[in-house]
Amino acid sequence: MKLNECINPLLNYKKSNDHNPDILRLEIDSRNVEPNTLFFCISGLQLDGHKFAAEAAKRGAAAIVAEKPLEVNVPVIYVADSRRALAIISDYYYGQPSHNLHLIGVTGTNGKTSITHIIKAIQDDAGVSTGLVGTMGIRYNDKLVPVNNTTPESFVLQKAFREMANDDVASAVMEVSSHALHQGRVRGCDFNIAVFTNLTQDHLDYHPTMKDYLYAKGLLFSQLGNTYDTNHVKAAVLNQDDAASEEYKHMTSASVFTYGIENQADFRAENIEITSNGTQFDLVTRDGRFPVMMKLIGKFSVYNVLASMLTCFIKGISIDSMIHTVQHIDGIDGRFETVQGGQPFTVIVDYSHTADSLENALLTIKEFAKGRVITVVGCGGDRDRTKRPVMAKTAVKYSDLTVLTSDNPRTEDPERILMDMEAGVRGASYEKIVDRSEAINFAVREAEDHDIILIAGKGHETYQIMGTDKIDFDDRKVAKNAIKERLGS
Ligand SMILES: CC(=O)N[C@H]1[C@@H](OP(=O)(O)OP(=O)(O)OC[C@H]2O[C@@H](n3ccc(=O)[nH]c3=O)[C@H](O)[C@@H]2O)O[C@H](CO)[C@@H](O)[C@@H]1O[C@H](C)C(=O)N[C@@H](C)C(=O)N[C@H](CCC(=O)O)C(=O)O
Ligand SMILES: Nc1ncnc2c1ncn2[C@@H]1O[C@H](COP(=O)(O)OP(=O)(O)OP(=O)(O)O)[C@@H](O)[C@H]1O
Ligand SMILES: N[C@H](CCC[C@H](N)C(=O)O)C(=O)O
Ligand SMILES: [Mg+2]
Repeated sequence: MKLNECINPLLNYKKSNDHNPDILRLEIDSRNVEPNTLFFCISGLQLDGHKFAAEAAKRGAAAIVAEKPLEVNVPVIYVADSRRALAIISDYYYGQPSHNLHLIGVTGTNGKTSITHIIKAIQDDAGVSTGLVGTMGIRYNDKLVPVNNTTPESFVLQKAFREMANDDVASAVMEVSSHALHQGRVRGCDFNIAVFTNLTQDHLDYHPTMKDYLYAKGLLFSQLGNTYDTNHVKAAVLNQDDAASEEYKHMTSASVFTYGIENQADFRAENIEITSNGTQFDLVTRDGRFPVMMKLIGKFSVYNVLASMLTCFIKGISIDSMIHTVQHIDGIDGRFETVQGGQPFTVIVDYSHTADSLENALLTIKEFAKGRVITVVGCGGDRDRTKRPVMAKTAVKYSDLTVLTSDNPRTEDPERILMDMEAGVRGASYEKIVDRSEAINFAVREAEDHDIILIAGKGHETYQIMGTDKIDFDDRKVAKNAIKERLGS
């Protein structure tokens, strides 16, 4: 595409000269620039992308989009906000692919990955080929593209949508993080259904207050629009048990549907029974009462299933078909995943990296625990510091033995992170073992018959980030080896 064609949808810009080169790719990282790239200078939190304009030009960028004056020998398109321009151009460059997909966005503090996976399973079973974008990568048909962010930058996202649409994918379901909404990574996405899970404390390193965090998530509902046409439904699916939903009702002009357990809702769960093997409940809708039995465990899983079923119901999938799929879902990678090594106690790996998800995981375990509860938990570095003491407190509150350890320390000192955690449990009894592998081994050695060990925070992750190095690390493998050693086999 020619540069002038690329910038056509921008409307408000200034161009430094009238050169009109061919553009073959869009990029925001100078290190990835190749000839014929349109490079966008992003004013970031850590670095100023304008500083890399010269490097981008040297690597062959054909033109640059910038917010500040640049001295380079390629055309520059001056805009007020490069990320906004990136989103608008990406959508146009790839031929507005989200208009060709039934697009579902899921936002909320916890449950996004789980819900997107459940929706994909239900839709695929119902014959609606579904692509997935989220924490575990971009997946469609048999393709898997790894991602750095739960919600990728707009140019990565729109390219993925284009490839999905070209590959006969009918629907895409994606996790939409608050960072992405605030930075406009999903501007230009034509969402049909927006789903809200819940709002609890996280990311207060990025959003100044909980109110800011709430409003960032609200952007998903305000950008839904209100077109009504049977092939182009616009609907908001809200959790009636979370107060933030009241705010989101005011922010959207789309149709509103609700799910819940505590309050009356369009899809409601009653008579919930939780065991270590699964969960059963009655799904109550305007069309009647439907018993659901599933292998997914916990009240939080009931919320996730309700949200997923309601979303697919709006799309026209039958309740019987959905129940059939849900019954057969074995589990979601790293979410309440049990580690089986023939041991006389239970080991569960879960991606609870917020105080709320940790509390939910532990309350779920309490529903069926016959012995002691042992929790191994750490907190990520370069992330919200204020959640650290609360997570430690939550672990100690619900556990008979708590082992505080490291998660992904990133560029922070692991000892310092642990000090932040310990501030929440002064005077309480707990163990502190900085090395995560040692901490897991300790818990496994300590466990007695019928105890339950919860290894929280890293779930599906197969790495640990120390400084800027990513080393191989998988809680499930470490636990399995520890069990092997303990059993002497
Ligand atoms: C806080 C945040 O959202 N950070 C993301 C953001 O960084 P930023 O805008 O501050 O950019 P920066 O690092 O200051 O760099 C500025 C610009 O210089 C460019 N650059 C940099 C170096 C160089 O040599 N050349 C060059 O061109 C960069 O590519 C960038 O365009 O844009 C970067 C480029 O896409 C992302 O990699 C980065 O994600 C980092 C890894 C991150 O930690 N993000 C987390 C907080 C995040 O976004 N998480 C949410 C999920 C959270 C959840 O739901 O739990 C997510 O959606 O992933
Ligand atoms: N509906 C829910 N309510 C509260 N906690 C939940 C819910 N669903 C899952 N969890 C807990 O949160 C953890 C993370 O779940 P999941 O990965 O689905 O969330 P996410 O929103 O995708 O998280 P992330 O922001 O890291 O992408 C799970 O391991 C579980 O402990
Ligand atoms: N999406 C979350 C994941 C946190 C996972 C946890 N293991 C950590 O590294 O803190 C984040 O980027 O904050
Ligand atoms: Mg996720």
